[in-house]
Amino acid sequence: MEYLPSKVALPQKFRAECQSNGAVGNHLPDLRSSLSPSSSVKVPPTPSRNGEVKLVSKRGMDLEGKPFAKIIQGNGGYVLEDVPHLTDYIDDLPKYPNPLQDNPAYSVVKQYFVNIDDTVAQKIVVHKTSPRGTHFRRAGPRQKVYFESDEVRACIVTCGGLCPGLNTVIREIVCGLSHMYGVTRILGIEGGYKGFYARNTIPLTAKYVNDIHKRGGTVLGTSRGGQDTTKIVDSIQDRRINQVYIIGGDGTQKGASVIFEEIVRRGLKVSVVGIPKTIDNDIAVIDRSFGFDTAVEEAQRAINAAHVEAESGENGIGVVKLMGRNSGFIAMYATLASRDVDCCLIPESPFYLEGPGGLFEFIERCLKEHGHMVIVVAEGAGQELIAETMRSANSKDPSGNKLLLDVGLWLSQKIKDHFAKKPKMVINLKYIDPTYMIRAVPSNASDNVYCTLLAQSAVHGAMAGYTGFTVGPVNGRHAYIPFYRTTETQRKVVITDRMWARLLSSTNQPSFLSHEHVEDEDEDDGMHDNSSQLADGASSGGGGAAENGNI
Ligand SMILES: Nc1ncnc2c1ncn2[C@@H]1O[C@H](COP(=O)(O)OP(=O)(O)OP(=O)(O)O)[C@@H](O)[C@H]1O
Ligand SMILES: O=P(O)(O)OC[C@H]1O[C@](O)(CO)[C@@H](O)[C@@H]1O
Ligand SMILES: [Mg+2]
Repeated sequence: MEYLPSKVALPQKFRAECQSNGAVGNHLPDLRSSLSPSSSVKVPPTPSRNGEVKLVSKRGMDLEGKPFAKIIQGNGGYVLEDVPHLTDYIDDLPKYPNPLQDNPAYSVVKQYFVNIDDTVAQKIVVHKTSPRGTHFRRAGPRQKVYFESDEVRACIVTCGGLCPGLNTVIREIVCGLSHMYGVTRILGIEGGYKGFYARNTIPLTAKYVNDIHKRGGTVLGTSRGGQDTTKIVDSIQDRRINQVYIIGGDGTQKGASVIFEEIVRRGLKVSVVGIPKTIDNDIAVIDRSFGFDTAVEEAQRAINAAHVEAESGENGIGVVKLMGRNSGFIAMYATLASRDVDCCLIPESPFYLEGPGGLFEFIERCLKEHGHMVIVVAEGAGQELIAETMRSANSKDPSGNKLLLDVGLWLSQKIKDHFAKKPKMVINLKYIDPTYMIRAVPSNASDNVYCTLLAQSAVHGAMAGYTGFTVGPVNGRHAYIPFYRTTETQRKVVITDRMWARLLSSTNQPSFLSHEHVEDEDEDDGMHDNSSQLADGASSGGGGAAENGNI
């Protein structure tokens, strides 16, 4: 570990923070002195006193580690994983009173401004001996802002696949900036990341965005691939943009993180804010992503149709394929919501077709008992099985995501082939593929409210000078989360958690895990006994109660 050089000045913000707590000396690095790709500094922890918060580690542009990790420890095992601030790398930035304090709509609200010390706990299920654990900075308006209204030049970009609510987020960023902060210069970047250097921009006003939340898709357009960081930051610099709102999934947040790093490297006063978007709900730490609720609701229509078809034919089988590349949340929640689904197959839970405990045996049992059945399959499920029987092209999309083999068609054919060998059991299989339909719809009421909170939290954070963060709810409270926390892992359904167990008991489907399997797993990972594995999110190592999307 490399310790702090003793003579480097502590950046202003931490100087103030630490001096007020009396916790550490003023010997932390000026970040601009540590912007070389490999530099990394750490402050050796000093013993904590009651109630004291201290900065224990801080890295500059350590590209191999966590860029800009700002870890602050308090007593009782309290850890704040803080987000970067413009003042971390720019000295003497002026700050201004938040214009909201003169706005009659807000000034009457008691405690409208967030206390500077408010943080949100990542884990809320605790024992009396548990350490207080990881916290994130609470989102919301601050008393002081680091931008004057007429100084702000904001831009918004949407990247990756579609998701219900994209237009609502765009609308609410524009309305939040203009109505709350009096910002008039907001640009829409067309067509995703490459739009920064390859496309025109759209001037966005509250009037322009007024009705867009009623439409699916994104008025800005979106794309995959084409992330040239140097060109993007050149374009940001040329256009004198100083707030960048980036709406997208895990890939997009990784892109946002490198844009942020490049901006710091150039010493620009530009806040970079990520707004997590993913229909798959695969972004770590946050409770759930916007549009997920809508997608689950929309999926019900396909499942209902499959059920009606299955019920009406002799030995009817309805197969519905839903989105979920690596994470089966949509399939899991759509199944739990519907009650008409007899079997749900997701990428996280390998299954097999033949033999005792296999899918075919279960289908036969269902048909004998009920005369029909519905199977929901997430698009990423069973990919290894398909690859065994089909030649895998191993192709990727322009962002580098692996293109999936069509599990819906494959599974339907396999079931048909199986029953073709059993002339006494004639089946009637209907395959429904609503994949794009569930993400192309406008967001529902609850997602619209959620999108509004996200957008407003993003705007407040940027105005307050925070940067390099993703905004999102953690245990129901909106928080600012450092980029590295949302990009280092992908959230997945944990099949040893309670939520999957709830699904298994709701559908009564086989777990496809043999007893030896579970025992083997236990042997492999002696850390977990059964009780801890069955706790919500306990074995996920990520987002506490919300890790399985338990919302
Ligand atoms: N590791 C990365 N570093 C920089 N940019 C990236 C990275 N991964 C993806 N991107 C860029 O982010 C954009 C969106 O990525 P991607 O297509 O993977 O979608 P996403 O944001 O993950 O959304 P979703 O998967 O939910 O549709 C693309 O322009 C892609 O080039
Ligand atoms: O939009 P594309 O490139 O067809 O990608 C589809 C993928 O995007 C997602 O909807 C994620 O956004 C996945 O569920 C799906 O596999
Ligand atoms: Mg993605």
